[in-house]
Amino acid sequence: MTELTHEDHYEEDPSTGEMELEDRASLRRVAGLSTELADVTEVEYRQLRLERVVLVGVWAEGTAEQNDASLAELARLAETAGSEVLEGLVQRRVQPDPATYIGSGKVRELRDVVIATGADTVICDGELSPGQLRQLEEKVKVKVIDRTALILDIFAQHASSKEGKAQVELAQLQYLIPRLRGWGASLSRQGGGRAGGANGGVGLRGPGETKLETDRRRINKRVSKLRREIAAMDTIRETKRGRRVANEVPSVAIVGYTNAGKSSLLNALTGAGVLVEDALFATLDPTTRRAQTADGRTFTLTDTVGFVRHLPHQLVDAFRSTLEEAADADLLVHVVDGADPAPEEQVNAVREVLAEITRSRKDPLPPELLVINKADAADQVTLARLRHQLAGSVLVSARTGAGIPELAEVLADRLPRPEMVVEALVPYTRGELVARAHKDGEVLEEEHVEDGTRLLVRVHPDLAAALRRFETNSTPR
Ligand SMILES: Nc1nc2c(ncn2[C@@H]2O[C@H](COP(=O)(O)OP(=O)(O)OP(=O)(O)O)[C@@H](O)[C@H]2O)c(=O)[nH]1
Ligand SMILES: [Mg+2]
Repeated sequence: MTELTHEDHYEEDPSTGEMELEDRASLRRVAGLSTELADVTEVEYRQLRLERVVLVGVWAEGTAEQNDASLAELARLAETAGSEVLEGLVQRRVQPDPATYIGSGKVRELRDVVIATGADTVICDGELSPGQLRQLEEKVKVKVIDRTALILDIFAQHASSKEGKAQVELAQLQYLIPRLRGWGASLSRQGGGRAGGANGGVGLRGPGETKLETDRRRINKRVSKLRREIAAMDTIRETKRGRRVANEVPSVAIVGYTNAGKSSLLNALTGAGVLVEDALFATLDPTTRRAQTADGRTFTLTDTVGFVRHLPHQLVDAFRSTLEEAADADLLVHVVDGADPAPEEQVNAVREVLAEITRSRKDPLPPELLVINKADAADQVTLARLRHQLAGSVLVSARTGAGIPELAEVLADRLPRPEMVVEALVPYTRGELVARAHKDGEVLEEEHVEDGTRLLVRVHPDLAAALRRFETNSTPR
């Protein structure tokens, strides 16, 4: 029977510890309080402290169910960002309107809904061009944002480590830069004597042309600085990782769609108290825990940022180093929410993001172990279909613990094993070597004899070297 036991916290910086659930919820509430804006970058993002929102989608492809699911997910994202969803509208169109995303008739209807519900923000289910955002905003006369900005906003609210914050800010600035240009164009038209003057409505009361130039320069400077900082933090991570590799501790990365139950699974496997929340993107900072198999082999388990359909590419870029850490693991545990209406789409979305990360790398992705979670809540038909489609997957419930021992066994089995088998007689004065053999190797036989401990052990070369002088027999296998 294989059992994973929770050891100590591993390479945790206490200052980057995860925020308590309560703190985070309260953070969401107070987010609406806005102070004097110190920086143009804050203009865009403070205003995203959304309150009452109307959602709008364009149904250009896919089935009705898929489109409903997409809008339902947008609603969950909006709620995660702290807003109240009042209404959702979808327009069936061959493609989004190049000027206003939805067609002009629908824009009028949207305006009516906004007035009737008292909404202060419209969220579009896609990535809009700067021009679309501006024109739609002019017509509905409330703040309009897109899915990308919404996701960036959630990440900004959740990031707690220094690195996470820097990554999110970089992504936000990259999103902002082209939109700044959009404002610039609109402002110069206004400068050219068009009616309306400076009153372009919410979001258009941007800085003047000169200020815009300074802002752009300032933003570019900030982008370079963030890039440098992130690169430096990346080096630290590399060093840590290097240490782990040198110790030859196998690593497992838990990846999956947001809210699939990755953190719950980490907790179920190790007993760690990682934040679990019924919210999207509860986890932004990867957490690593040390765990052990029943036969005493140590490995690390890392919880990662969740993925989502259309994850903004700015975020993929900014989180690349974090995500690459997952790509460097010995094994990927891909968690799928079996209770979701369309788990296969989640699987595809996750694989797309993984593919995007690996495109620029020469190493292929580590082997993947699919884990279907929430077995307790999923319906039997879906589960039967999934098990059939996702061959080799393991079915668990992180909540009830069902299937966890079996998963632990599969994990232990799939972890890379030390490659040397050594037989040694270790004197009792060198007890630390026996301890190391248990911790880093796989003890096949152990016997206490008069002169010491006789070991038959599977170990990595460095430990094999340490055992060499006590060796009685050795074979590489
Ligand atoms: N019914 C049921 N709910 C579960 C199970 N595992 C997790 N959940 C719930 O699913 C929600 C999300 O769980 P998390 O562990 O935070 O999911 P995550 O994948 O880490 O999510 P993010 O970090 O936000 O991407 C929480 O409300 C959990 O209680 C399960 O096996 N069964
Ligand atoms: Mg999580």
